[in-house]
Amino acid sequence: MAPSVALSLPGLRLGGRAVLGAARFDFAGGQTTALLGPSGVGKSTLLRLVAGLMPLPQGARLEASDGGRLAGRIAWMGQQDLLLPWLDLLGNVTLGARLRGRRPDRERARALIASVGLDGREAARPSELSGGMRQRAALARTLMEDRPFVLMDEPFSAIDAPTRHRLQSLAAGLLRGRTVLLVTHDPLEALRLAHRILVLRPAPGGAWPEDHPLPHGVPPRAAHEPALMASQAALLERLAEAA
Ligand SMILES: Nc1ncnc2c1ncn2[C@@H]1O[C@H](COP(=O)(O)OP(=O)(O)OP(=O)(O)O)[C@@H](O)[C@H]1O
Repeated sequence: MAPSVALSLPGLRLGGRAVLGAARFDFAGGQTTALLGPSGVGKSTLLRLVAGLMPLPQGARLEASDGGRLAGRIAWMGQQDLLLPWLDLLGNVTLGARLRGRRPDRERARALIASVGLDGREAARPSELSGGMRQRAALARTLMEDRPFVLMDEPFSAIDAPTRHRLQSLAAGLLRGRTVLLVTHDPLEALRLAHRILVLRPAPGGAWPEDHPLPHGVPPRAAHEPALMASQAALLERLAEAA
């Protein structure tokens, strides 16, 4: 089971504006925490702070429960697939190892490619794959990194609804046991995939997190469950109100 992550923030100002308020964020080990909130509230900023892509403000603390550093143990998946157009699928999935000067584990890469339903397409270039296939390739590349912490910034938002649904089910299985932060605008995605939902609510002193209750069951929850549909409506209303 992956360690948990805690981020204590004394607040964060950007461009002269209070973006995030003073808060402590606890992301449980081996679980998926979904972050939702209105556009511009600071979701990606929070993710970037955890990823080390922007400096922590003075007085902030970012810790993993095993006492180790997070740097080097994080896999990132964003809205864009960021596949390199001149590499084939296998080359893209094994890129991380080769950039680090290591010999990639091709067997594992092939198994992951198969697990995202792309077996037989190992030699295809990104331009020969559909948008949904490219996101599946990006998911395989993210998992190839085999990191305990996975940060996902709207990973499936550019994909049609049925493909997104399939990818969510796939991701829930493949991400099991990792500590995942998932930024999404999609209440259904959060309710299907998360063990915990945090809604970032804007406030004059900076946004602060609120827990949103989840229906019973483990991810991936079935979309047709009445309890999930009721939660979806409640979450949508809460997000509309927060905006
Ligand atoms: N480097 C920066 N300098 C100044 N302001 C910034 C910087 N980065 C982000 N911001 C501001 O911080 C706020 C939060 O941005 P962020 O991208 O985290 O929001 P978000 O909740 O992820 O939005 P969206 O849902 O639209 O992606 C925005 O008002 C943005 O303009």
